[in-house]
Amino acid sequence: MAEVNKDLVIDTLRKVRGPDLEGDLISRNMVSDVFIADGKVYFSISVPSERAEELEPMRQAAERAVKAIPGVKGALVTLTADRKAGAAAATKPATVPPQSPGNSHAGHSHAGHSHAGHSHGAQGGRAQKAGVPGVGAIIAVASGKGGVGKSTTAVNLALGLMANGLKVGLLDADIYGPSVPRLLKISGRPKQIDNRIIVPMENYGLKSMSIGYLVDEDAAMIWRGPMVQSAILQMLREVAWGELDVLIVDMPPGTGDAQLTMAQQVPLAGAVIVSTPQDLALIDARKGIAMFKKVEVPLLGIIENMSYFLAPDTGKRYDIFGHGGARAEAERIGVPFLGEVPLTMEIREKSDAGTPVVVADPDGAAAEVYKGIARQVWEQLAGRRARPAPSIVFE
Ligand SMILES: Nc1ncnc2c1ncn2[C@@H]1O[C@H](COP(=O)(O)OP(=O)(O)OP(=O)(O)O)[C@@H](O)[C@H]1O
Repeated sequence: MAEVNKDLVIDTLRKVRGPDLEGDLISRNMVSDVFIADGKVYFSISVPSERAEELEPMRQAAERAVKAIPGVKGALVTLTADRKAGAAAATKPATVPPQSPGNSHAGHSHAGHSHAGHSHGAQGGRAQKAGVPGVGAIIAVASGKGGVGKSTTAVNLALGLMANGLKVGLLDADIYGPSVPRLLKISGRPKQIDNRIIVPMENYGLKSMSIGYLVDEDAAMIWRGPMVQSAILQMLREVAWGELDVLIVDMPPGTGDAQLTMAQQVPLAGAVIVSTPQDLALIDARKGIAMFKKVEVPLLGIIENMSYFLAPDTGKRYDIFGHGGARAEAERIGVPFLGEVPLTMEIREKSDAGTPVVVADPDGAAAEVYKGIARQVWEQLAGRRARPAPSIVFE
């Protein structure tokens, strides 16, 4: 089969119309450098940020056109904000005011009171937010929109915390598109105790719970608001988690009612927001941040995913996706920046094979990145606790 090359991709993109059907993506100079690795094509298209939603079909058209090139195994096309055109949007005040260092949320968060004694239930916390017996801190991993790599990040973060010596569990709260069974290569049904309490599934030493363990993936399930909530709360409370330092919750993508209710009903010690570097994703990330602020969940920080592209052959770094946006935005709005994860074939392929990179190649560069982020998360959490964190020695 013919080798895919950049020229072929560029020629194809000459056939994709630009906004307002004027010219094409190439003549209008909207396409970033094009990268090809293992037959997969990566590039971004810059658009005025205020037109992002409207131009989504153009992004899809470009992705489709490139995928149709013989020999192309996949394409990842993202929209990135054209800074000049998007200047008006970019200067809008942040939705979220800077977080003051003396933020006292930790005082009434679950983590603030429960770890040391492994308190059972809600004593000392807010009455309506019953905790999970034995679980020290519950941390939500969220994103303002789908497809930013939230689940991949949540799984590797959980394993990264484990690699740092903590007892960790993972709850897949994405009822509509559970990806944890696949990411952890777990199949089969969990056992139940007394027909009620579910024993979490375990792989790589990580206990996990997902709706995917309970229903068939292809079962056409139509979930409605109240069902989603009760399913999540059941997976949280009616599961024999045992003693855990941290339970990571892979939240559903977006900031709708389901997410809000979840944030209101579960005693979250903190939230981590996953964003891609594009300004557009950051606008979505800000919605996520605003949501947690609204329900007084402390923000542990932002992780920038697919931050830069690491060429598999040379190991050279390319900042094709407007890298650095998340760090700058985090600094601007006073939210800690937890780290950046590169876009690599290794992360994708290991995830897709159900062997997350932190366990597949524990001493590799990608695993180190996740372990470092895990330390940052733990430190942020410790910093917000009323009591000192248990003494975990990081390396
Ligand atoms: N750093 C990365 N490098 C390469 N591929 C990545 C990286 N992070 C995630 N991916 C890939 O991107 C795709 C989307 O990731 P994932 O399913 O984790 O996203 P998500 O935000 O949870 O998606 P959704 O919101 O749709 O559930 C997957 O194929 C995953 O392997």
